[in-house]
Amino acid sequence: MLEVTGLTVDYLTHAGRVRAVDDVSFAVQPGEFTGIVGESGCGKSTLLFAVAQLLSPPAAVTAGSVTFRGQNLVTMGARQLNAIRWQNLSVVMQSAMNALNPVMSVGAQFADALHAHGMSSRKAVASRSAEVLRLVGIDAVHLRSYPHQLSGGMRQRAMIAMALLFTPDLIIMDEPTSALDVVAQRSLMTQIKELQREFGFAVIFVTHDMSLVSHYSDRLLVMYAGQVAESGPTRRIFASPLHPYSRGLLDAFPGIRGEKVPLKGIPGAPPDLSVIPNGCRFQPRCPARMTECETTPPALVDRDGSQVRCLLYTPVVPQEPAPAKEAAQ
Ligand SMILES: Nc1ncnc2c1ncn2[C@@H]1O[C@H](COP(=O)(O)OP(=O)(O)OP(=O)(O)O)[C@@H](O)[C@H]1O
Repeated sequence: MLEVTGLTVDYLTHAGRVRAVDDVSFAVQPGEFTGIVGESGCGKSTLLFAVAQLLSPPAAVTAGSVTFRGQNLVTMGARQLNAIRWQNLSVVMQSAMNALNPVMSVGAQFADALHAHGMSSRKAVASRSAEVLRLVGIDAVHLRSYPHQLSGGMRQRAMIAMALLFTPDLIIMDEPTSALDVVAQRSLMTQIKELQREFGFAVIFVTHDMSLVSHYSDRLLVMYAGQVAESGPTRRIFASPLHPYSRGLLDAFPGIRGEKVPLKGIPGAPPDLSVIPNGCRFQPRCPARMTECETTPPALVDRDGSQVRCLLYTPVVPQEPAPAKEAAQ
């Protein structure tokens, strides 16, 4: 349903070009839940905005394509994009407080979206608005509420309800639970999963917390410094992560279930993307670093249906023997 190929996004700043998303490719099947994980600054939000075509200057897609149901969104005009947004593809932002209009009631915002896509009957608008709000467990009386009158969890649910207005094929979510406490986080995740089962939409879910997506996502994309470090089925990555960065992320977050284990952080911080290290981008922090990691940037290689960018898995190219020096005459 969605195929992202070689997607590259640059921020064009006074200090130069910052490549926040570098040659990223992945596909999402209908009804699939894909998690995108990585530390802050790895390019997750930029990637989502590029997929939804919501980037604004100084960010720009400089290469690649985003094919959604056979059409390339990167080259699509604004009118066509507006027709697809909400109806076929909707986005839930990190903070509903910022995404919702603070001076409009929830119902008025739902009505705006429904009107924009051709629903003109007041009765139909009111009934659909109440229906989606109830789907996320909020009483329809709150259509009259303003965003500040709702709790953080309710606002996020209202955003999800709005994303469901047209029952789209794909919902893109950028850390929708990050402002919530762990109990509210878990209940929202369970609700998203139940709605997904009921309506069959696909989800792309960005988070820095790997344990959050462990029980909900089918596939994972682990990002580091703007690139895909590893991608594959979530179960496999949790059971046997290939990339030392994926292993580091798993050890850095407590599991929702299972025994208590001491948490280990990943030493250091992701690189400033305007000054990328030589060789492997993760090597300054990597516990498995080899000498060649300092000079050779690893390619993304296929491995048993997964992909990994690490020299541990890159086939060694046999070196041509150096020509024997001719004996000095
Ligand atoms: N407005 C900007 N101007 C220049 N560079 C930017 C700008 N916004 C982001 N970047 C660059 O893009 C990189 C990726 O940012 P992005 O917000 O996509 O990361 P993220 O993984 O989503 O982080 P977070 O989890 O904190 O939202 C940043 O590290 C920074 O180098």
